[in-house]
Amino acid sequence: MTPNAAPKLGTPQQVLSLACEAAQRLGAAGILVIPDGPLDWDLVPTSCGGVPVLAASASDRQLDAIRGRGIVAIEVEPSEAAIAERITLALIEAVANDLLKAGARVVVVYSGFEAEALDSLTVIRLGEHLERLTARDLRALEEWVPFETLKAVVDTAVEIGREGREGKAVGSLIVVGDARNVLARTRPLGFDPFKGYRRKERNVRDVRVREAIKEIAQMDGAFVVARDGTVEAACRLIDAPMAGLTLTKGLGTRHWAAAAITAVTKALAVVVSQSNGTVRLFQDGEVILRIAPMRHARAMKWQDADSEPSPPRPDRDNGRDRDRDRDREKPAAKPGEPPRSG
Ligand SMILES: Nc1ncnc2c1ncn2[C@@H]1O[C@H](COP(=O)(O)OP(=O)(O)OP(=O)(O)O)[C@@H](O)[C@H]1O
Repeated sequence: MTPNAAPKLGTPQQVLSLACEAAQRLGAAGILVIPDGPLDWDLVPTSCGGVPVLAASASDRQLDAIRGRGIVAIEVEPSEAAIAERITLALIEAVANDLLKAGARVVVVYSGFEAEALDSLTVIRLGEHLERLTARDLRALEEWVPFETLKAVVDTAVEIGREGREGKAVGSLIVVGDARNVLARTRPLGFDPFKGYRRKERNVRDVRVREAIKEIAQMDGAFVVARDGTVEAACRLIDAPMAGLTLTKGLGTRHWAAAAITAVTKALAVVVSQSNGTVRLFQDGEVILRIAPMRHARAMKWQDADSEPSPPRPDRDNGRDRDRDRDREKPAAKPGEPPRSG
């Protein structure tokens, strides 16, 4: 008898061939493979009828194997989170790196039931999961702060907002760029945990430094980060004038300090709200991007800041899609109205 050439039911090849078929029928923008454990990447095609295959892993060895096979690799942080969250985080990473576009349809193949087995397949439309998520927003600010530095800072902020520390919500303020002028408008609040380290030992592009920032975020004050990513100082009190600034009602002194320092310097400021984990990016005294925590998957969706009070400026808009009807915040405080504290 001729042996059956079709892959055995339940094998990775079979799920992958179903994914290929589904991706082509649905006009998907990609197939994302997320195995829970090692996989023989020779079994995975690099594309299916023109639909590219992407693979996410936290393991350096797996990532090398993925790249060696010619598959697009997505590097994710190691995580014990449920699969839904891990898929979301991998998709966020893919979109942030311009590998997939918000709104695209993606077929995801993953280990749903058994670790080390590719046994599940799902179709996700990114628009539903990850609206407003785009690296374009950060790239548009490259002139102010290099993309890699800003992305490292924003990612750290998003993680602080999502994870908190030891079960407690944590807020944070990170001022990035124009460090000399920023430092001149701040003073120490006490002990600076970064003092005494060499420059290359305190760069936000280094994952260990980002972990340290998450720990130190529990202390009062702001981080000051240079354009190249060096943490120049931590636990600084910002002393910049607030007169003439306008902010959404409900934002407290941390947010006002961010608005103030960006109004008088060429820095950007990234604020994590301790109250709800929302991350806001400030430029020129205004909120230009808001990243709200996604309730269910506990991942982030990036949103436009147009619900904040200031109208967009054409030079800033830079291709960002605006969706004026979603997620409006409360009306703005009047110019000069004192910030609430707490
Ligand atoms: N001028 C400032 N410079 C640096 N850090 C500041 C400044 N003002 C406030 N902060 C930081 O913000 C913290 C909390 O302030 P507050 O609760 O008023 O902020 P908020 O804007 O309401 O933000 P959250 O949503 O996190 O509560 C302070 O404990 C301090 O660490």
